[in-house]
Amino acid sequence: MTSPCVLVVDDEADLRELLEMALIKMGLDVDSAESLNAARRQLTAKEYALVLTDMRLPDGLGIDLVRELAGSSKSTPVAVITAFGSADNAVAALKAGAFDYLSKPVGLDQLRTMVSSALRLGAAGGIAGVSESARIEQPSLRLLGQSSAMQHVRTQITRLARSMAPVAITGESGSGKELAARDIHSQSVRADKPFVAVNCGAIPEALMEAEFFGYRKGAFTGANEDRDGFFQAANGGTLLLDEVADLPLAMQVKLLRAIQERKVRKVGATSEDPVDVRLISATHQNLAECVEKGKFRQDLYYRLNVIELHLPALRERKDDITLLANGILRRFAAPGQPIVLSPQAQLALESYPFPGNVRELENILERALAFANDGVIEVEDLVLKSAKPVPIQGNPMPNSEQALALQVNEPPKTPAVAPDAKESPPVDIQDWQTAASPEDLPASLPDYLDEVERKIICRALEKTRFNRTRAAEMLGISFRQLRYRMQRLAIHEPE
Ligand SMILES: Nc1ncnc2c1ncn2[C@@H]1O[C@H](COP(=O)(O)OP(=O)(O)OP(=O)(O)O)[C@@H](O)[C@H]1O
Repeated sequence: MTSPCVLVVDDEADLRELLEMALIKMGLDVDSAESLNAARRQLTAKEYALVLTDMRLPDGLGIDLVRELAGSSKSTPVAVITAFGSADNAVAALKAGAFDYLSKPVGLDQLRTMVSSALRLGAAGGIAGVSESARIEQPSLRLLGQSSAMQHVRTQITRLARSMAPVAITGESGSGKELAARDIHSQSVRADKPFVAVNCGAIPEALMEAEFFGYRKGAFTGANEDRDGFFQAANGGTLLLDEVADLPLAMQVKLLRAIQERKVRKVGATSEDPVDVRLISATHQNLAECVEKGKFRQDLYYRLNVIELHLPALRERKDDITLLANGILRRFAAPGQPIVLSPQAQLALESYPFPGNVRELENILERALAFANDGVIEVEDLVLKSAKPVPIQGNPMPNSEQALALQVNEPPKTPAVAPDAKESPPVDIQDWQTAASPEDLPASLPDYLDEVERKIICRALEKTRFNRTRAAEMLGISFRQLRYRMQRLAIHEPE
């Protein structure tokens, strides 16, 4: 059996030899070329498992080779070697379709990691001789939807899965960004390694560094043993930075460094450890605007946003609504008890704008199941936004709806009936003065603030009949932030 062959393109004899030796030690065959033109000739004559090219060559730039191969029917992965500190080149190469990049001086460990990934990509099928279209046919594993917009997303995912380039996933809350990230990971050569999703908005700032990079025993009070962070947990795999716009500026600096160096330092450690992590970020915010407002560092934005994947809102792909709804109902239904939508309910869903996207659809259907008779969901069971919310406390209501009343570990002292958010005062501060110290100050500010927060969240949940997507929207926070706050404040939906 012949070994896979790597083409090394570099005009510096020393570096070429170093690379050749390292690759031969890995059991690979190596050809080399000193210029772009020589590389082109060799690529025409032979199939390579990987091309490793320097950026600066006597007759042009390595990135030209990247573009040529990306635009050809060949699917040979190309990695570029960039000069020390030239982050711009690395980003440009990834954008042009490079599989990955290495910075000078080339670390042999990094070289080995990168080459192994590229060769696994070949083994997974498609490096040599398989056409682009054949690879694109590979279905997405989780994202349902047959609309042309979703088909386009799936095509992009399949392409993105074949590179190490950082991907920034944009789209409204609940549109499937995390699912898309999981699909990129599952279709990549990293599929058998961990996928770690981090909600950047849910980690207290003081713990962030330790959570991301881990810590050494004794680094701070309570650090009783060494612990890995998200980067180490995702080593070899993919790290999803969800709600990335919520990262505080101080953490953004540390993250940028980790991405550039591909190394992390545990809190309390003196040395850095290499990590091999593919980064995907997601946000429902406009990150470019956050950069303009000074809330997000431009350099980090630039590093994370190498390739953008946009998830269309559900209302922009109405064709998918019924298919998604049926998929969700199949998931929710008890075995042997199928649940279907009445034709009117189907129509109502198709004309609903879904501000909370697929998550809201899930929410609506989950709730509708409680009201459905004989396995059929009718329009009124959907309780779509235009329908008037039913008052929850203080007014008589049918028994089935009483089940929707809130259950909170420590119920608010006053009935939390909200006639209308616009009319009601934000929070009745008077309530809290009963628990206040003689100086008219709360006995504990954190407890006081928690109670205020609990009251507001409960009010939003009541108004939306416990639809967390809509409640989050009303409160101007993301679904995940609401979920996190509900967990923290022990607010539960009734059984
Ligand atoms: N195309 C789809 N097919 C099937 N399920 C989907 C699809 N898109 C989203 N979902 C489901 O909708 C819910 C929300 O999806 P996901 O968490 O991926 O959204 P998100 O865009 O990351 O949300 P957020 O911005 O709030 O983090 C999940 O339960 C997911 O399974």
